[in-house]
Amino acid sequence: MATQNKNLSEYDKNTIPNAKDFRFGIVVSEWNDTITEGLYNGAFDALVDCDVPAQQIIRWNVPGSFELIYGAKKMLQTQNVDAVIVIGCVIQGETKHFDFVCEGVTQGIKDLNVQTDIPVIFCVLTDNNMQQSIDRSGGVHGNKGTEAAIAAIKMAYIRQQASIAHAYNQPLLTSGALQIEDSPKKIENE
Ligand SMILES: Nc1c(NC[C@H](O)[C@H](O)[C@H](O)CO)[nH]c(=O)[nH]c1=O
Ligand SMILES: CC(=O)[C@@H](O)COP(=O)(O)O
Repeated sequence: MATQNKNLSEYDKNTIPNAKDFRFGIVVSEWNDTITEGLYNGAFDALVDCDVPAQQIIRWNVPGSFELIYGAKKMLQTQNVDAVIVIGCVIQGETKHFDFVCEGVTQGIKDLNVQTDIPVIFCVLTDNNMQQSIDRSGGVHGNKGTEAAIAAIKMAYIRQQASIAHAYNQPLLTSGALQIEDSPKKIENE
């Protein structure tokens, strides 16, 4: 099991870019809300711990994980954000509905990452039972919301640096940093 080798809440602030100027959207599913609230708290707390001002974090709720796709799309279209995190918890029931919801959300969020310029981070638990969800939203395996927040910061930084590199015709270092000495100011969202 992948999480046996990695606690989802662990991160090294020395490896995380400066996030104080970034704005984040978080779209939260209301299905299994005891779990999704725990995931949201993990994400929010991690962003603030990485110096993102609380007023730069926008939260929207949607009914279920399938609606995360539309909610994220409208967040991208209407809000000035540098990354979006979608938070959901899908738990296997008696029927194949689980399979279709999980596949649909996965493909929908993938499509948004392909079709738009803003990174959308996939913080959707797809578990066999509630205990697995508890374990991954602040339990023994940590909090996937924390992991998603760190991923959102890193992807927002890559987007920012790629935009600057494009503007200055400069290659990016593997770390995502520019190769020019005086890193130019952040390119405002086009
Ligand atoms: N069973 C779960 C759902 N089902 C609801 C769908 O996500 C969707 O809201 C509905 O089909 C209407 O479009 N959603 C979850 O997030 N988690 C579940 O376990
Ligand atoms: C993912 C779902 O929608 C599922 O939990 C609903 O439960 P069931 O398959 O028993 O209808």
